Amino acid sequence: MSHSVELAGIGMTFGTTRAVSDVTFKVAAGEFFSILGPSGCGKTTILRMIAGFIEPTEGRVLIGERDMAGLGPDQRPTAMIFQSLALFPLMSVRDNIAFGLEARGMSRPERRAKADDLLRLIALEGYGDRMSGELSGGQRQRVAIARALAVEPGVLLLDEPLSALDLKLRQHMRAELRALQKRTGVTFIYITHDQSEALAMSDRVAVMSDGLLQQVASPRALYDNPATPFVARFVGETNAIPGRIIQVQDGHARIDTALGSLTGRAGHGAQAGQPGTIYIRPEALMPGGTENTLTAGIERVDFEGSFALVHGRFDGGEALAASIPSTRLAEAPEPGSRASFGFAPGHAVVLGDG
Ligand SMILES: Nc1ncnc2c1ncn2[C@@H]1O[C@H](COP(=O)(O)OP(=O)(O)OP(=O)(O)O)[C@@H](O)[C@H]1O
Repeated sequence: MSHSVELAGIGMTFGTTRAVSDVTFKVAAGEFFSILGPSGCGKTTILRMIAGFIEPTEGRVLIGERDMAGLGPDQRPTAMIFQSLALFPLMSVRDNIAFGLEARGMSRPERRAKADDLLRLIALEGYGDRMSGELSGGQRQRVAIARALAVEPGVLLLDEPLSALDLKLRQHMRAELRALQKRTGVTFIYITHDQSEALAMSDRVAVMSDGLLQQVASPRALYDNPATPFVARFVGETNAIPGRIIQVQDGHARIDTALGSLTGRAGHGAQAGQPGTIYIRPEALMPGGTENTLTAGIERVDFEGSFALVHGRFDGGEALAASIPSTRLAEAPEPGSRASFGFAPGHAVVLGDG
């Protein structure tokens, strides 16, 4: 059975380091929930407080509506998977998966049957007798997950489990993990500093910075409607052009910038007369364009396969990043040239700087 996880105003101070401050959110039972943020923002500390390895200095952790205060990791319905896996290389895959079951008093045939069920679940049927040291990185990762699931946790806590894998395998494992989570219905809380990983897999994402919660939202909402300047810059690439907001009307905001007056959707804190910034996604900038036109000096065009990334500087000095689909590569400007780009107001957002 999967459980909900609620953090109510939790904080953690190590000596003089304030690692986490006043974090509140609720993860629904059966949800794939990610915590995203740069290194040192407090992600691992939150996971360790949920698992019971450390007690918060303030606030409460509730799992399945039950207050976990004073309960150690063994008394909580959670299992944790770490960045560096600790599979036993000279033990068979099946024994690795069944490792935690003996301590729970399960007989040998029961353990074997359970491990075989889990092997089917992770699509490694027939691999039970292999030594785990003979598996590929992605296969080992799946075995580690099966081992964690064997003890039937209500909540699985995953600490950057894909970070040691190469890009192709990481992308493949995203889909695998997502499918596995849906099949089992177990609540997953997944921490990562890789925003594309969080966006691709999660039902919802919590974005953290410096121990503070910035926003909790679906991947799409984070991308389209960032609640803070930090989220606008950290989630996805963006072009950020500062200025003064001059008008907010009908859901749109006009902002005066060093590059002229630009219009985008009015986002959080957009108020006429206040300093603000317009954020435009690279894919929203198109060569040419009639409304919202910006001119830039082109420095580099990086061909990435399905698209090309154009780098340069706007006339005001801000960095330009525009992605041009490969089908329109002929329109990409030449390095060293000057080029104009336009964007639709609906594809940019204006936030207050406060
Ligand atoms: N046991 C500890 N003692 C003292 N300070 C700690 C301890 N654990 C974490 N910190 C500090 O708390 C802050 C948050 O650390 P945490 O490991 O939670 O960050 P993170 O977001 O998981 O980073 P990373 O992605 O690098 O793992 C950091 O400043 C870290 O140095």
